[in-house]
Amino acid sequence: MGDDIETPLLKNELTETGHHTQTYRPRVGIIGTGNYALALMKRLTAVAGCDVIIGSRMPELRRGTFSGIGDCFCGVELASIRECIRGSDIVIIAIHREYFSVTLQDVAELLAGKLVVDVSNRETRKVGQSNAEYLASILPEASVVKAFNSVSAFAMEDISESGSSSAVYVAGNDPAARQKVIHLAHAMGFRTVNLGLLHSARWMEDDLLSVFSLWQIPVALATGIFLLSCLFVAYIYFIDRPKPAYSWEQIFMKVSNKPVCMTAIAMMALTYLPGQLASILQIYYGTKHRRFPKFMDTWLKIRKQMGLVSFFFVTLHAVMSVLMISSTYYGGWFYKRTVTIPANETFNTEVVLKLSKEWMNWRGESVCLLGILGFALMAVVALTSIRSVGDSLNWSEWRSVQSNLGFVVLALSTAHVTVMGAQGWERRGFPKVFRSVTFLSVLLPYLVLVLKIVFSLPPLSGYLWKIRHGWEREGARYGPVDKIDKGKNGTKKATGSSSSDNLELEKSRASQGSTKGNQSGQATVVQVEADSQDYAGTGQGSAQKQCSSL
Ligand SMILES: NC(=O)C1=CN([C@@H]2O[C@H](COP(=O)(O)OP(=O)(O)OC[C@H]3O[C@@H](n4cnc5c(N)ncnc54)[C@H](OP(=O)(O)O)[C@@H]3O)[C@@H](O)[C@H]2O)C=CC1
Ligand SMILES: [Fe+3]
Repeated sequence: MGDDIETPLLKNELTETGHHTQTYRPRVGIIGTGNYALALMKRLTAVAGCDVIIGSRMPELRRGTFSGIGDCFCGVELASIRECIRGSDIVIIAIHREYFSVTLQDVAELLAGKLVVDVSNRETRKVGQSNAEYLASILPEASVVKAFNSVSAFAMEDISESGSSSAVYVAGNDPAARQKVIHLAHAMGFRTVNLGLLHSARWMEDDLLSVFSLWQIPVALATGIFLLSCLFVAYIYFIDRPKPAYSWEQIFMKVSNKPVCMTAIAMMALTYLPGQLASILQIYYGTKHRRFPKFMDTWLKIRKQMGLVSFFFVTLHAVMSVLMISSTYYGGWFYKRTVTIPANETFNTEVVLKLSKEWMNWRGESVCLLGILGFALMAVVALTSIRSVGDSLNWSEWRSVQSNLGFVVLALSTAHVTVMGAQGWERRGFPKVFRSVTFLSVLLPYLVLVLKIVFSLPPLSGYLWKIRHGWEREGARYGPVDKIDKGKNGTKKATGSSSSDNLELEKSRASQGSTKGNQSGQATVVQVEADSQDYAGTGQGSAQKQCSSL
């Protein structure tokens, strides 16, 4: 957390045991009397033990809102904005951005030299200036620090452990001011992440506007694959035949289970494919110090979500299949019992009826076993993607589960589909085999598995190991050096997947995180390829490496 600066407002206190402790108890002014101001006030008084002055444009009118609060929360005062600023060491601006200028311009001179905390969020993403930078432009003489914006009013008020679990990100140009806010946040019961300069406020504000950002591509991809599979299944079973293969009544389960299965296994293969593509690129580049193309960076980063989307489809497929297991739905899995009815007066020939028995044959049993094993192990992989579960494993244990066990799951699932469909593939022959659901489903998984085997065996395994430990081939392909463009507004914009500012941010986030997750708890890659810590490139690659492999 960097800056080790003495904080003048640390107060020496004598504990019951006679020891001196240092507590940070500044007098905090809060401008605004809304939900967030109220929540901040409660935590500041109840947890941090600070004296609080609430500053309102209309203190008299707001007295009703705060009536009784003074009794429950000692040390709370309601005053005018001017009195609030004069009487406090730190001023928190708990008003909306639109009112910064109108409300604060008259008191700008009073705020000169003060530590001002901006907690505001924005409604929509904007390029350029953050709210905090805007506030700093209105109050050029104040030390503006951005903090607390990621904590909701609800969590701020909730002084239990769960309310205090959010991280408070802190950014500000003045290290001493930043450090004071960090102390204050600690005193309020939060853990903090020091994001450095005020410029980071752009990310702090933007990040909260992203809704399921890492899930968008996996969900869209799975939906696309599912729809295409539906079209394919509809074509081969209903359109391209003189008579449909199934009645319309089987559309709900028997038929729709096929695209579900295709989507599940395709997503599983796509989760592990980028790891193999990364190996190909590293061999081609002959160095690990080259940034991957942007799409690869993104793909590597969303593997956890891809894996979990696949798990959703696998679960769906498992439940649907189990409900349908019967000799009627899966005829090929069960023994055929032949019953011979002897000739009689009505029929003068023997009639042979083929009836299904309840016992499964080896195909049925092995398909089920492979499916059950794959599903159960995939559940283990998915479980360890939950941060609290993953945190109970050390790095190598976690990596083994996510990578090695993940590949075992892919192999079991591929075997499950292969055993299920192989007989049919033989019967159809080339090129009709391409009309088989099972055959098409296993093409991509086989490619991924073959690549995995090839890269795990000598000589390529050794070659990759060397590259990932820093060795570089003579004449390695470093690629174009990242250009730094001057954006229209004069800000620097890197042409690669991130700017250096983001890099600083990512690094900071990663370094503040647990061993396997970053602070936002999002970018942790679950289905991590064994070698993901080596997916380094320069720039964002390194940050990506940290985020995805930590
Ligand atoms: N609510 C939440 O969960 C969170 C809110 N925030 C941020 O905290 C800030 C405050 O949010 P919140 O408390 O919910 O908002 P509210 O609308 O509940 O309160 C805003 C307060 O701003 C004060 N104010 C000062 N000047 C003006 C003005 N010109 N016009 C209108 N009101 C003014 C008002 O107090 P008075 O009339 O007494 O002067 C009012 O009570 C926002 O920037 C928000 O983004 C951040 C994280 C979470
Ligand atoms: Fe299946």
